[in-house]
Amino acid sequence: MLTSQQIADRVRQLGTEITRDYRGRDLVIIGVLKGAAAFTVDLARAIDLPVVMDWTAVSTYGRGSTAGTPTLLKDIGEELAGRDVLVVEDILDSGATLSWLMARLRKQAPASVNCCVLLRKPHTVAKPMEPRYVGFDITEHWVAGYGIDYAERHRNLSDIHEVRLPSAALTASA
Ligand SMILES: O=P(O)(O)OC[C@H]1O[C@H](OP(=O)(O)OP(=O)(O)O)[C@H](O)[C@@H]1O
Ligand code: HPA
Repeated sequence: MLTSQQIADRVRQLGTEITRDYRGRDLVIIGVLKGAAAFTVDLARAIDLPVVMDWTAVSTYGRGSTAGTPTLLKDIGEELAGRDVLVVEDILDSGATLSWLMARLRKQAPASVNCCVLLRKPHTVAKPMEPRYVGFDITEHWVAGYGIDYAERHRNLSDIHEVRLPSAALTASA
């Protein structure tokens, strides 16, 4: 669906935009594990600023393709009060994960909290979320690769692929 070259080109553009927007600010980038690991590292290298990187781990889908309640598996270590925070996510699907995480981070009173998502499914977003940066808008189909999984597999693929879900899983995620 998206080749590694297309992804790399878009990541470079996003890095240039973020560099321009955050010059002179105290930027903390928070990558959301596991799905955003590859994207966060590539994006950070495309940003020409002395950023601080931190990580959180949140699980909403477990091993399947049906959303549950977001669960915090690993918290950040940085203090965010008064700083500019950019959450980096692989995919915005229902919006459950990002809306939950952003609300949690805002409690630390950062100067600003924005997010950068590589993929957005505009037709499935249930929570009103306006990411400041979006790599690609895609259809509602399940995707995997470039850090993104199907049942914990395929994160190591360089390209992003559409996954044909078994019909039971399709029904469950519809
Ligand atoms: O917009 P939503 O419907 O909340 O879906 C997006 C979230 O789902 C996936 O995470 P998952 O829970 O599968 O954990 P993972 O990052 O470890 O794969 C993905 O990485 C996002 O964090
Ligand atoms: O399409 C997807 N692929 C992998 N993980 C996901 N989490 C929400 N949507 C997706």
